[in-house]
Amino acid sequence: MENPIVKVENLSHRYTAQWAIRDINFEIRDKGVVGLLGSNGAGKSTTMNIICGVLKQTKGEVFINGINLKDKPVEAKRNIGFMPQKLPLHLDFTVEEYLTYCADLRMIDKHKVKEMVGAAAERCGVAHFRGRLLRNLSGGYQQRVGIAQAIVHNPKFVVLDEPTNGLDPNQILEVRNLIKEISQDRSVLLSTHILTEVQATCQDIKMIEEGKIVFAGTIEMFDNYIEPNSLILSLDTPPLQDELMKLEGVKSVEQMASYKFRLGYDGDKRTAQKIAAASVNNGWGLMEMMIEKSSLDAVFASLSKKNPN
Ligand SMILES: Nc1ncnc2c1ncn2[C@@H]1O[C@H](COP(=O)(O)OP(=O)(O)OP(=O)(O)O)[C@@H](O)[C@H]1O
Repeated sequence: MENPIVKVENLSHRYTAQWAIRDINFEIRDKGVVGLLGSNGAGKSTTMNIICGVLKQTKGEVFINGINLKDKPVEAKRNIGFMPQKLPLHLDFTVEEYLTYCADLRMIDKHKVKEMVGAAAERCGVAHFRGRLLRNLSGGYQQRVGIAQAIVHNPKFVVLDEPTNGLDPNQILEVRNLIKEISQDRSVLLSTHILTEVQATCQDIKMIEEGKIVFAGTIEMFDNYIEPNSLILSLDTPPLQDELMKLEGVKSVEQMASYKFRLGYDGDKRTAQKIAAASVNNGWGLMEMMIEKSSLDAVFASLSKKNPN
């Protein structure tokens, strides 16, 4: 079987006596966007910095495309692109000068620099600004240049730290689309605090709390992490509230409008089915029944409180 693009084994790091991250294990597949979530101080930056080869871990291993980052850092880093939260832009460079400078740092073959800079600029939608000084670009376009420098050497794995920070809503949409676009043929690890961003961009999620992984799975699994236990019921000719309360498995009834109720129930699917059947059999005129799912914020809050030890 092919190597996963990233494999992290028992990764641990301490800056002082306290462990910042402890025994982290995960793999990242070769395409798509993975969201890295966690509260402030959870260990996201520490993990990302180690995976990008910016910080050397206290213990454990990181393999990038099967190459041990600690043993062969130069070779491993050819596969990695990184856009830190604070963009490392030289504002007095033009877009082309800056990307060329980054291509040199990435040790791209001299004959290929122009072509690869052109391709990255084109892909990130900044080619028409190639002669413009970075300081004269809007925040959204500076962010695009930040992404272009991360992919200039065509790495298989890109790490983006809070890529939409400080952008306006239109710029956010554009950058999200760009991230999705570049993840078509590479893997992107995206750190963010914004859960709508995760929902809009990521297929997979890793969540860290107190230096440990508390969740690793698909966005659907994250979304369904909390079993629903309430539903909204709209009835054309509703019975008295007491009648609804008597239904098997129903724990609470809240009237939201003359025809609309929120029913707390035991979470059993069969209870929901029985509520639907009772509404039909009793002629209550069932118009709508909708299971209420927990929001991503509620899932995040619940996982944050989970004891990772
Ligand atoms: N250079 C450092 N020296 C000492 N402790 C540090 C250092 N950097 C981070 N830490 C500690 O390590 C832990 C993990 O921090 P880290 O920055 O990785 O978290 P984070 O999830 O990225 O947080 P944030 O979302 O606030 O950026 C925290 O307890 C933090 O205080």
